[in-house]
Order: sequence, then C-alpha cells, then structure tokens
Amino acid sequence: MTMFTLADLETIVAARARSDDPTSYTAKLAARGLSKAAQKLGEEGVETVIAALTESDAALTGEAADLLYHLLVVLHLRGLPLSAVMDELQRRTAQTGLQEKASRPQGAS
Ligand SMILES: N=c1c2ncn([C@@H]3O[C@H](COP(=O)(O)OP(=O)(O)OP(=O)(O)O)[C@@H](O)[C@H]3O)c2ncn1[C@@H]1O[C@H](COP(=O)(O)O)[C@@H](O)[C@H]1O
Repeated sequence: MTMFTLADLETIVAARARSDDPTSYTAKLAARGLSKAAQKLGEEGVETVIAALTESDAALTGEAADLLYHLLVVLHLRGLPLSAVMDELQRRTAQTGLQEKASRPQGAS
C-alpha cells in the first residue's frame, strides 16, 4: 500500500476548492473565504488541545486530522504551497529547536 501524504491531501484540497461541486465541504469553505477558513483552523486547534488533554487517542487522532486538513485549506487560500512549509521544517533540522528559537528576530513568535 502506498503511503498517503499531506502533499496528496494538498492536491485533493486544491482540486476540490476550485470545483463548484455542491457536495464539497472544501468548495463551500473556500467560497466563504480566508477569514472563515482561518477561524475554522483556530477552532480545530483548540479542539485538538482539548482532545490532547482530556480525550481518547481516537478522538485526538480525529481532531489532529481536522486540524491538518484545515491548515491545508488556509495555506491553499493564501496561495502558499505545503512545500514551502516543508522546506522551512527541513531547514530547521540543521539546528536544535532552542537554537532556532534563539535565532528568531526579537518579538517574533
Ligand atoms: N480531510 C478532510 C476533512 N477533515 C475535516 N473535514 C470537514 O471539516 C468539517 C469540520 O466540521 P465542523 O463541525 O467543525 O464544521 P461544520 O459545522 O461542518 O462547518 P461550519 O458551518 O462550522 O463551517 C466537517 O464537515 C468535516 O467533514 C474534512 N473535509 C474534507 N476532507 C478531505 O477533503 C476531501 C474532499 O472533501 P470535499 O471537499 O468535501 O469533497 C475529502 O475526501 C477528504 O479527503
């Protein structure tokens, strides 16, 4: 079985976002715009935190999947490819997380 990747889901999200399919949640969300998609991303983030702290592994798996899907929708609506995020993550592997944090401009989160 081939491994399903976030890049595969990114391709699906892009195709569904530009479809006019009335059965597509992605198309519906994309039509509501970046603000709504970003709001949904925030909600899924909160739901993932709650699941991590209080819910089952199955519930956390579901919330984490919702979170990653909504992140891909937001990246798509911003026109930012997942590969840019992966490149940034790969760049960071050259140093530890604390070294990376120290190298950030003052005030950056
Ligand atoms: N991975 C997902 C995925 N994860 C979560 N969701 C949807 O995200 C929504 C989140 O649920 P909520 O209750 O928070 O939101 P809601 O009440 O439905 O929506 P709002 O009114 O709040 O905006 C649900 O409708 C989920 O179905 C997803 N919808 C689609 N995908 C993928 O995208 C593909 C294309 O989907 P469609 O665009 O629907 O064809 C699917 O085959 C999947 O691979």
